[in-house]
Amino acid sequence: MSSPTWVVLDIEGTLSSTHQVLVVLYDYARPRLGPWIDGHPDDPAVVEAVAEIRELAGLPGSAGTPELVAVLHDWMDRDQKVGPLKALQGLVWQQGYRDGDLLAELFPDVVPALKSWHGNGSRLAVFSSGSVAGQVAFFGHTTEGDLTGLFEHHFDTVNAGPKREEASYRAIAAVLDAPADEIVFYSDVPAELHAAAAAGWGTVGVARDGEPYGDADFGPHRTVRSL
Ligand SMILES: CSCCC(=O)C(=O)COP(=O)(O)O
Ligand SMILES: [Mg+2]
Repeated sequence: MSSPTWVVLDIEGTLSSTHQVLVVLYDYARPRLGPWIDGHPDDPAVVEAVAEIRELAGLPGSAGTPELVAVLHDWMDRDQKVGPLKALQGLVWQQGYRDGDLLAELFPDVVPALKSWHGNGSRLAVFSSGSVAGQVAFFGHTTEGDLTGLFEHHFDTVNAGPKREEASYRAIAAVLDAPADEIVFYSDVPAELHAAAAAGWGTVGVARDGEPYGDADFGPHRTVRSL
């Protein structure tokens, strides 16, 4: 089989462990979200996120930072990948990577695979629920160095759309300016692969030992246990 033109990759469960995201990164963000909101009242990204939290949670305009943070923590506890949460987490993580508090860990097979694909002429992009700012900071500060040069595009639920909707994959294909059958998506979540396949993309399920979807039913999707 010849290499696809584009390889598009999910992060959590595919390139990096669920523990790395839901424990390491979430625990880092949890106590810092409130101070971040209070410390950046004029940042348009924060203003927008706060307005969205109020709207989505039905909070009154009088609700202060503690109420906003309670909503954010509840979303995190239930792993709801909600836009304003991902935006604020991304800003906190960006600072954490910049300050040297955080260092991203990838599964051991990931960097060799990325470099091999890249070296063979495939073009790489990321599609994750994590915000683009968070993604770029993550790949810029890994235990194996700055990997940002490997990726030509980063997509999230803001610039592409929800990961379980076909329209998001059509939107990404339009930006990549590539026919659907020249794009392959790697993810640990079958519902995301179903949406990509509905858009005509090639799909690969990544069923890693010890990960939440390690024993999932990937149905028609080609499945691997590592990259
Ligand atoms: C710094 S990237 C963090 C990734 C993240 O926040 C996340 O929710 C991962 O979701 P994915 O869509 O990659 O499974
Ligand atoms: Mg995932």
